[in-house]
Amino acid sequence: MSFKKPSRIMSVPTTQMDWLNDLPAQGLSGAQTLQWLQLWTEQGLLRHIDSALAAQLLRLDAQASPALLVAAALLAQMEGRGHTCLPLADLCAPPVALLGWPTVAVEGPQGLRALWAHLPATLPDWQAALQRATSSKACMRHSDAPDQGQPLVLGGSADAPLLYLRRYAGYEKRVGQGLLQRASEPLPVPEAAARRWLDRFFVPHADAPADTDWQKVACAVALRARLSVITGGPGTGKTYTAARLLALLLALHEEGSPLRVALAASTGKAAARLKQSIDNALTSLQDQVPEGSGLDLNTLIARMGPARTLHSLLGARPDTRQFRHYAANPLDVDVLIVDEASMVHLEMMDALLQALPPTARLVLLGDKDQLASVEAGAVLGDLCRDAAAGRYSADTVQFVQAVSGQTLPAQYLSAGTAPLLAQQTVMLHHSRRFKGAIGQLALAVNGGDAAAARAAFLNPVGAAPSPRSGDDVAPLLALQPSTPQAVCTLALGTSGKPSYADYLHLMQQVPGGQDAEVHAAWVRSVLKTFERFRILCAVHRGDWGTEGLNAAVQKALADKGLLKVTGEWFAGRPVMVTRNDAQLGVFNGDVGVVLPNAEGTLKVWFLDGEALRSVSVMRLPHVETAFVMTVHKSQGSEFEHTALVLPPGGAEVLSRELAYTGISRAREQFTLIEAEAGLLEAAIDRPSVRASGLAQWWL
Ligand SMILES: Nc1ncnc2c1ncn2[C@@H]1O[C@H](COP(=O)(O)OP(=O)(O)OP(=O)(O)O)[C@@H](O)[C@H]1O
Repeated sequence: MSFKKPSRIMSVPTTQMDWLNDLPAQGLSGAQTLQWLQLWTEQGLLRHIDSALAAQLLRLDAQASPALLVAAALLAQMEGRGHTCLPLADLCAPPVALLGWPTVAVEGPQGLRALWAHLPATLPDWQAALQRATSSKACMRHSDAPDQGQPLVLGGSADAPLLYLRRYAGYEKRVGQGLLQRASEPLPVPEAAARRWLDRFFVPHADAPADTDWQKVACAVALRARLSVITGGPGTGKTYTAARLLALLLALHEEGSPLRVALAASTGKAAARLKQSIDNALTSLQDQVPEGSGLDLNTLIARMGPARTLHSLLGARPDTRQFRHYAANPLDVDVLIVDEASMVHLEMMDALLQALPPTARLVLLGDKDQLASVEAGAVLGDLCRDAAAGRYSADTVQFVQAVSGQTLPAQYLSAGTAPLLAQQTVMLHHSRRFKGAIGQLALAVNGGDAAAARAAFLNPVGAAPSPRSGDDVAPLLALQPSTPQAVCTLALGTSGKPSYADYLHLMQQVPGGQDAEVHAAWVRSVLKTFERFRILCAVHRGDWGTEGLNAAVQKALADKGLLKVTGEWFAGRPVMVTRNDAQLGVFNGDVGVVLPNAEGTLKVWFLDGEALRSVSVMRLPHVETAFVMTVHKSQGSEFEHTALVLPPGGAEVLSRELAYTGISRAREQFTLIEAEAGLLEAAIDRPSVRASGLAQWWL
């Protein structure tokens, strides 16, 4: 969850709020409440759309209560921070922690506590205050009442009431019902045949953990319903498992029409990685297919086509939230695999479920502990609430045993009720790629153990020699307290670690002549070298944000003679696309590098796996420089060396998920740059929880 720092705290002349000293016995009026909210907006504590929602309610109902207006403004504010609803229980006391406002805005005469003195103090009082609004029907309705266009919806349960913006109440209801339906309708499974194929596809070997083979379990449970979720940290084999699941589905597919499979992910980079991993896994799996079985995985690979971004798969159109594919024009698929599902927000999941034919299987892959998307909702997190605990029913245990031969350990069985979605969710526990010091650090951060995380920097396990230089290069390095200059030094290259100097040196070696293949090979190697290193940060603005750091790094590289900065477009400028353009085939988050084509004209080049494409710089108005990018935008990518920058005073933008996601982007080396001592600990101490009522659909 990202917290926006108030842009400014103005001291407001007390005369503007004179009526505060002079309140009648019955307390605040709606108009006075609105004035208070608008004051906070002027102070930069609320957004204009937050207080505008309260103003709209007051126009719809002149009797709207202060409680309703305040709840509405805070709900709008929380939606901007990634929450899909506002639990009324959070309003029983001034929501200081929730808002993260400075003390002056909380304690002052016009502050949060002063306003709260006029608001209900208990949950029943809040419920009663909002019930009155549902009776007048102008501003709010109950979630089970007909939608007459009211801006607010009161949902949740009697014990845990939740307030929604109308749009999010709609998304959540459709997504909750859609997922539940897909997970709960049982599909027939030819158990003996499935078991035979699974035994072929998962051959026990030395590297395998001795206990339950969760990958095999994941394939088994995915067979029995049209929804399955496979979660796990980096390198736990989510894609490896998904490839085997596809092979299994193909093996069990009845004769007739071919199995239609689509692959998608939230970003272009993640989509390209998914396709490459699935192709590689299926190609090597073909060796395990017995001769004469008729199972042809190579044809499956050929027919699958490229993996797409979700926007591209659904058919994004400019200037509208509507996609080309929806219920009346569904996708042409039998199986859809979505990778990096932690980045799928609620609105996108709604669009996806609308566009997916009811008969199709949906397989979600992702790391539940990574940052959720900037947009509201954390669907994978909601789906995976029980993933670590398992909470499997006796039926699931029996089914898994019959189909995969695996025994689910007792600690993963449900003692009481077994939530439906938990039966279709499997967490992979054993990472094959993410071991050593970086794995140890990520595990400590994810587990909330700040002392162990700091200790990982001091005594990193498995310090490995640099693959390039052969020198000992510490896999972990922490620089604190640090400066933006240290970020520039890192970009220029230090002690054998990958840096931006590498691709810029390569860039100088432009091949002579106009041989297209030679030129393409050069572009590929420059792009691949650029992809070995990345600097990630938490915010956009300021010296420690993408804006300040990109400018500083660019200047440092230019001062060293590695870049010739000539206007906006110059060779070597890395750019990130900030707006989807389906016609050009570029999507928000795609990263490319500006390089000349064989004729010397500057183009932006993108690499998807081995596939190279170029776009004229003139056709890409919506890009930003990408030496430094936010952790959010880096999801779905990995770099040999990743540097994570934590900004000063950044407590409200830092979170455990941000640190974990940043660290888990690093393959071999990770550098932490803290503007102040203790920022890593501050981040670890702030696990982010997104308010959502989605899980209530399947509990
Ligand atoms: N059961 C297994 N036996 C052998 N190798 C495996 C097994 N599971 C995974 N691997 C290997 O481990 C590596 C990581 O697997 P994979 O890429 O599927 O993980 P992932 O969870 O999808 O990773 P990411 O977090 O990057 O998406 C791959 O090289 C894969 O081939």
